[in-house]
Amino acid sequence: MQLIIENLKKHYDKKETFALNNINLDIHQGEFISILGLSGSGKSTFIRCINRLIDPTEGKIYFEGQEITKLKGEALRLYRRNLAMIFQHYNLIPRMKVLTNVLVGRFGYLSPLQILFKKFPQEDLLKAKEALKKVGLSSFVERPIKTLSGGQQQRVGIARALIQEPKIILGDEPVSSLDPVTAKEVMLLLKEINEKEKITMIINLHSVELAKVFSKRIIGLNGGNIVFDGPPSALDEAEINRIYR
Ligand SMILES: Nc1ncnc2c1ncn2[C@@H]1O[C@H](COP(=O)(O)OP(=O)(O)OP(=O)(O)O)[C@@H](O)[C@H]1O
Repeated sequence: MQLIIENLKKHYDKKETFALNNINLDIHQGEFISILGLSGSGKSTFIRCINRLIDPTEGKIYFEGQEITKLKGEALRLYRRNLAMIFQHYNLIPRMKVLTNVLVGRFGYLSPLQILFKKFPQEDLLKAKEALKKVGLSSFVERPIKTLSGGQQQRVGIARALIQEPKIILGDEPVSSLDPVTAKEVMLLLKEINEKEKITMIINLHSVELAKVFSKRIIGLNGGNIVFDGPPSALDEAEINRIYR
């Protein structure tokens, strides 16, 4: 099992309300999982607990057998190399060119001095160009980010994730800022990467349709609880209502 999540709970303050309440999940390498739920149901909290951007209040997360819930310092840094994030608003550096933005994905492998002086090894430059080829942006290497469309920017975000050589890609609503056609293209790209490279995808989505078309497993959250966990074929009208009630 790649990820085991046991009795995971998160509350942000001293109040009783839990953003996540007793989450138990087993996730295999290579799964494509969409997380659905109303705004505030705990989707972002869930993926931020996995990459330890936030600390769970209770419970344990195991990655490839190692408990990662309490990792600190270097051990946490090494764990985080396994997980790449893609974001709703891409989180790119607009004034920098595409290639430099992709190379940010190698920061977890470089020394502070290499990062400060942008001394990227030749091998990393090749990796960045290869990643841009995979996302269909070979001719955009030198373009400043701010001259790209939203869909193109998200492809740069995906290339940045790929050169990190992650085992899991976590997406926090990666297609919510895109038009429906571009959103489908980006989801298709993620599906192709998932199938070819066996990178696990855990993607927060606001679209039931996209979740059904592109993922193999859907997890529905409501009020921090899992109210659905199954294949798209099992997500009928009644189950959708349980998620969005
Ligand atoms: N930093 C924080 N401090 C306090 N409460 C928070 C914080 N982040 C999230 N919450 C609360 O935790 C709950 C879950 O929020 P979360 O952002 O995980 O939901 P979400 O499903 O990702 O929502 P959205 O779809 O709007 O992004 C909400 O009630 C939210 O108000």
